[in-house]
Amino acid sequence: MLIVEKTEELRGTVNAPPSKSYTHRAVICASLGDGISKIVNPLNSEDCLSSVNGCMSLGAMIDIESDTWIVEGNYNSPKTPDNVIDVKNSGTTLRILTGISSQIPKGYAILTGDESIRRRPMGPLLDALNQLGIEAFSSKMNGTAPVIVKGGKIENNVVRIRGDVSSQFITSLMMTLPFSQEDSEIVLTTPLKSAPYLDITIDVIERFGIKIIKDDEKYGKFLVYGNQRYKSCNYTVEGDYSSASYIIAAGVLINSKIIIKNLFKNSKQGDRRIVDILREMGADIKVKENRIIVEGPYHLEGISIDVKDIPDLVPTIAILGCFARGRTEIYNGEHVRFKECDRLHACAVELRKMGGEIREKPDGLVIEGVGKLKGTKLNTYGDHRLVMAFTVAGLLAEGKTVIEGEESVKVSFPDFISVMRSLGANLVVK
Ligand SMILES: O=C(O)C1=C[C@@H](OP(=O)(O)O)[C@@H](O)[C@H](O)C1
Ligand SMILES: C=C(OP(=O)(O)O)C(=O)O
Repeated sequence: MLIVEKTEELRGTVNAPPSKSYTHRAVICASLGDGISKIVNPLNSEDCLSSVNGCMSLGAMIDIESDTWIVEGNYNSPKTPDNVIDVKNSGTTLRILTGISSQIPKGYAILTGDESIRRRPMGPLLDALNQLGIEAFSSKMNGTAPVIVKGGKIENNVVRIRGDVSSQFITSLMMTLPFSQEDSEIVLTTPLKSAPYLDITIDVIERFGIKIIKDDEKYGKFLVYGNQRYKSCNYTVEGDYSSASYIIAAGVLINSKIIIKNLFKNSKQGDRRIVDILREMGADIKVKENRIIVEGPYHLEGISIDVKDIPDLVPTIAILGCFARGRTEIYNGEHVRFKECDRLHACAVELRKMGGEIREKPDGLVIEGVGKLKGTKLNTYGDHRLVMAFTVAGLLAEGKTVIEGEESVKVSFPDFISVMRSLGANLVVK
């Protein structure tokens, strides 16, 4: 367990950890590539290593060195895995590799993961693959993993899929359809959530030689050219705004001077919005070309926040709301319930234990700023983002906060505790 105590000051310069979303995509594209790729500054976290393992099962050779991964691709010919692919806790790996597995030459690929992953939705992606003539189904016939995918040729060239459950389904189709002989169209039947992640997908696959056209600005339709080949490429991963959001939030609420390096002003990451959200709440965060400077504390004002495109920021925003003056409203976040756990419910239940005033709505949270929280024991439901967000709450709370399940930070930010301690946070692992 992690013991968090009130912290009066945070100071120092740190590197943002490498982006999880970019690392997944870069290693998967490199694994399909036609030669050797180098991934520089990859995120060595458990989720990204799930993608590494899955890609190796599909025939890539990957040499893991601490700050570079050397990948020899399978030359656009994924092989039939020898064993089931265990993605552990990684939704991104499960979704993308389910699509890619349809391109094995014979037999079946079976993908599964931990208890949380086996509850997360897969139905719309399985249905989309079925529309393309691919046999793909849930072993329990309930739209969740384990999923079984038969290698086969893509036969149709229009696929219709809802956009409001997970953008990762669309990413998976975007990365799989280049294998089709024909050009394909992906048509969304409901408005897209988490749209910036598709821009990240397009950004990375283009670097590996794959072309996709966004047919309209509203993300309603995508054209994927057929008969394309992934090329090898050397790729450097930028820093992660979602992971940095915990450091930024702590810096804004506590007396601080923190410089976070390797975060780029023009990043395509949707979670870059944390800076604008905080500015709107009253904090003056400095954004340079490749780093962010936070000098707290600030008095924050509650605001209304549409989280349609930024689901991973919800736990961070929930904490900020508790310390802001007035009401903070989070809306358009139905999809936040389909993550490692139901994050809307978990934030409401756990922050109430600290004295927070939070009401759960079907699509979000209404948080009345109480200005202070009290330390207590918190459950994190095996969810890395809850550990990190609750740590920020604990740094401000009166008395000791005991966070259970802190080991889940290895999923996305393995050095979280040491980075926070290097800034002066009072954290002890027991
Ligand atoms: O594609 C990605 O890298 C991700 C997409 C988002 O999921 P959804 O598209 O399911 O909202 C996000 O929550 C997840 O952490 C990473
Ligand atoms: C939801 C997340 O990731 P994934 O979907 O890859 O499990 C996350 O990192 O918050």
